[in-house]
Amino acid sequence: MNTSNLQASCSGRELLPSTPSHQWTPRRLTRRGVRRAAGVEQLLRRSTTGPQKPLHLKQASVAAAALSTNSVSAFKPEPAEEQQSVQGGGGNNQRSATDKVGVLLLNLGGPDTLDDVQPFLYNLFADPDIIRLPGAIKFLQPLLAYALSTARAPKSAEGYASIGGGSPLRSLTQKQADALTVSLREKGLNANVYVGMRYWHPYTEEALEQIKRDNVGRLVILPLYPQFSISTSGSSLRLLEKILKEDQQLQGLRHTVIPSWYQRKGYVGAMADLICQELTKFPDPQNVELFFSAHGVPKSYVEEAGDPYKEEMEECISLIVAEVKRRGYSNHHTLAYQSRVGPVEWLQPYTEDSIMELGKNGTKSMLAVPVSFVSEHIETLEEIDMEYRELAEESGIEHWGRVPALNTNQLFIDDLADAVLEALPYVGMVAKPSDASLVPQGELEALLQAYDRERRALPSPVCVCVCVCVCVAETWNGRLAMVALFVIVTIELATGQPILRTILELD
Ligand SMILES: C=CC1=C(C)c2cc3[nH]c(cc4nc(cc5[nH]c(cc1n2)c(C)c5CCC(=O)O)C(CCC(=O)O)=C4C)c(C)c3C=C
Ligand SMILES: [Fe+2]
Repeated sequence: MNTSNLQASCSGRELLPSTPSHQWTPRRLTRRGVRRAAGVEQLLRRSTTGPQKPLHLKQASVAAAALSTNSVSAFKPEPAEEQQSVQGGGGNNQRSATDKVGVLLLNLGGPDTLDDVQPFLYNLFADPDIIRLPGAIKFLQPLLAYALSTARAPKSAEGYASIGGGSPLRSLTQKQADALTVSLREKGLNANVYVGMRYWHPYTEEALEQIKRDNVGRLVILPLYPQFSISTSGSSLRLLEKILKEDQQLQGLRHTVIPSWYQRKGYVGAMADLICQELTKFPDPQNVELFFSAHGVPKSYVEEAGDPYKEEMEECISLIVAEVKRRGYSNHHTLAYQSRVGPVEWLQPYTEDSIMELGKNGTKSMLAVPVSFVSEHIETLEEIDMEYRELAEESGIEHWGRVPALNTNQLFIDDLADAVLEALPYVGMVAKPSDASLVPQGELEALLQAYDRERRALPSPVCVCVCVCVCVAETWNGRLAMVALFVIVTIELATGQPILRTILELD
C-alpha cells in the first residue's frame, strides 16, 4: 500500500509523516492543520488550570474510536511477509515494507503463588501512578510500599487462596495472546504477540527483551483495559516510555498505541451477547437488575487529575445497554465501583452500598457485569462471586448471576485483531483523524503528555491520610510529613505493630 492508497482508505484523515522518536513536530500540516494542532495545545493548556472535563484525553479515545470505525475491508493487509506499510515520508518508514510486526499486550499481572503476593503488592504500591508522594518524600516510596504490602499481604493472600492459590491472569492473558495470533494470521497478518505485565511476570521489560531478540520493527501497543485510566494503561505506557527512551536498540522501534477501545463494536457486541445469555437463566429475564461493577479509582484521579476513566466507563455502559436493548431487553441498570483500597474517597457509588440499596428497594434478581477488565481475576472470582453475592443474599436479592469475563471469546478476540490491523498503518506516524480527533496516535510521549501535566497535580491517597494522622492541618507541611511517615514506618517495622494498617484501614 502506498501513501495515496492509505490516504484513500482513511478518507477524511490527514496523515502526518513519521517524526523522530518522542518528538511530535508535524511537518506537513496544512494551514487548517496548524490551527487544529494549536487546538491540541490549547486543550492541554486548558487542562492544567483546574478540574475540568479531560477533553484532551477524551479525544485520545475519540481518535481511537475514529480508527476503530475504519472497517477492516478498508485496510487490506497483504499476505504475511509481503506486508506493505505506509511510506509516510519519514526516513525510517523506508524500512517498513518487510519489518516484522509485533503486538504488545499490556496488563496488570498477578501473583502466580501465595508466596508471590507480598512482592506483587510491593511492586503495585511502589508505582507512583498508584501511590503518589509529594516530591520531598518521594524517596520514601520503597519503604512505604514495603510497609503497605506487608500489611496487606495476609488479607490479599486469603483472597488468592480462595481462588486456587494464585492469580489466573498470567495464563488467561497468554491464552488471549495465542488466540489473537491465530486471529491475526487468519486475517492475513503474521505477527508476534507479546504479553507485558506491569507488576508481575512476564514483566513488560521481559517482553521488550524478547521483542528485541525477535527483531521486531513495527509494534502495536494494546493495553488490555477497555477504558483508559492513569492508574492502569497510563502507568504501563509511562513505564514503556521510560524503557524505550533508555534503550538504544528500542529507539529504532516504530510503534503506535491504541489507548482505549471500549467503544468498539466487537467488544460491545460480545459483552451484550454474554449479558443476554446470562439473562435467559433467570426466571423472569426482563426483571433482572443489570448491575455493572467497575474497578474503582480514587475520586481525585478523575476530578483533579483529569483521568478520563469515569467518563469512558459511563459511555461504555451506555453503549452496552443500548446494544442489549436492541436485542430485546430493556432492563434497569446500575453502575457502581468496587475494590476500594485505603481511606480516601473513591468513585461512587460503591458496589457494596448499591447492592444494599437495591435490595432495600425491592430488587429480587441481579446480574453482576464486571466491566473494567477482560479476564477473570481475583475481583471477579472472589470479590464478586463470593463477597458481593453473599451481601446480595443478605440484602434480600433472591436470584443472582454473574456475566463471565470475555477471556478468549472469539468475537472479542477477532475485534482486537481488527483493532491491530486498523492501527498498523499508523505505526511510526502521527495521525490526525478528523476535526474531532486531535490527539496524536503515533508516539508514546505525545500520548502521555496529554495527561502528564495534570498528573503532576495528582494528590496521593497516602499523602492525604498521613496528613490527617500527623498534622490535621489545613496545609501540607512536607518536612513534617516526611519525618512523621518515617517515624511511623520505623516504629511499625521495629515493633511489628500494624500502625499504618490501622491508619490506612487496610483490613
Ligand atoms: C481497570 C482496572 C483497574 C484499576 C482502575 C485499578 C486501580 C487500582 N488498583 C489498586 C490496588 C489494587 N489492585 C489490585 C488488584 C487488581 N487490580 C486490577 C485492576 C485495576 N486496578 C486487577 C485486575 C487486579 C487483580 C489482579 C489479579 O491478581 O487477579 C490489588 C491486589 C489485590 C488485592 O489485594 O485486592 C490492589 C491492592 C489501586 C490502589 C488502584 C488505583 C489507584
Ligand atoms: Fe487494582
